[in-house]
Amino acid sequence: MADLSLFTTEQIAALLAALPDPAFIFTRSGKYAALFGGTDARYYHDGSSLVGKRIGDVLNAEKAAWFLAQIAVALAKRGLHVVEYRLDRKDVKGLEGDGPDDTIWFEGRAQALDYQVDGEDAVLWVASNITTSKKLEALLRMQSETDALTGLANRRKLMQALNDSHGLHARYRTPASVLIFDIDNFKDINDRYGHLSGDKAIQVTADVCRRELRTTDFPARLGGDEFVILMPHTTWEQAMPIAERLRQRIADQLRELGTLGQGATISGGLDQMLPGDTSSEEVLKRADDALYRAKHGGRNRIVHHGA
Ligand SMILES: Nc1nc2c(ncn2[C@@H]2O[C@H](COP(=O)(O)OP(=O)(O)OP(=O)(O)O)[C@@H](O)[C@H]2O)c(=O)[nH]1
Repeated sequence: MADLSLFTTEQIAALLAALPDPAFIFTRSGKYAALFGGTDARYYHDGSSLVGKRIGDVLNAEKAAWFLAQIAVALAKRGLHVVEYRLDRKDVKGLEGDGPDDTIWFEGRAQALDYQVDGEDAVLWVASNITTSKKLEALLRMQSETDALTGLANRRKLMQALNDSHGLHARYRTPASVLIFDIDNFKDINDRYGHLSGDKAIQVTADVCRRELRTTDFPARLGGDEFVILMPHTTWEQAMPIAERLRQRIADQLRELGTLGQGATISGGLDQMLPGDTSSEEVLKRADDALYRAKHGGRNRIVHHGA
């Protein structure tokens, strides 16, 4: 604890005013009782006009209610309550209209005060702008879940989605089907037409998946020329015509590409999650077994595991 006798009252006021992050005093009922600091103009607008207003005057009902709830939590804890939140244009009254997407992320550190302000319980709320690190975090997350060549989900993201689907299936018996497919004789395509043509074939295949599937379906590139489509809320009987359509459209597009001679086809294996499955790996394994049979049955076909 600082020796306050070293400072005059004016100096203490100047110190508070110099704090780079804004420090609000919020009362329990949501009044901006005071504001100290916020001098770092890279991150903060001048908030002095807020003092005396209520949170509900400044923010829309939903966000204001959230703030009031957090203030109540900090007061109940009688200590520090740390939260992350975002403020969008739509959250701020008077800014609801069109405009640049200037979402700002904050870390709020709310500390209950052990005395009343303006006749009410109150908290000190230090708001730190964490937008840069939030954006970086989102970018890194996106990159760690995305296949660079196709922009589809990668194996890691697929496994998460499969696990989520398996959880829903295990609990509610929600059906889900899995198609695994790869491009037939892809090694020959690479050898004959070059690796870049091979890459293009993979990209075109991914484009067809994006175009042809429902938004709730989940296409992913497992690696190499192998793709997996997770179809939530879909039995294998419902998934089969979708898989067949995909097989035909991909073959059409790879032929139209014109750089692969006669073009190329795909083979796929299909199955749905079953009540006895203890993990999402099991349906993937069954679909992979069916793919193996599709290859050995002559390629350019979709095989259901139970067939
Ligand atoms: N162009 C390109 N080729 C890749 C990529 N990843 C893997 N490959 C190649 O894709 C080929 C995959 O071949 P396989 O799946 O083993 O077999 P296939 O020739 O497709 O034969 P079948 O699957 O039995 O029809 C290998 O030659 C890999 O080197 C990639 O990102 N781009």
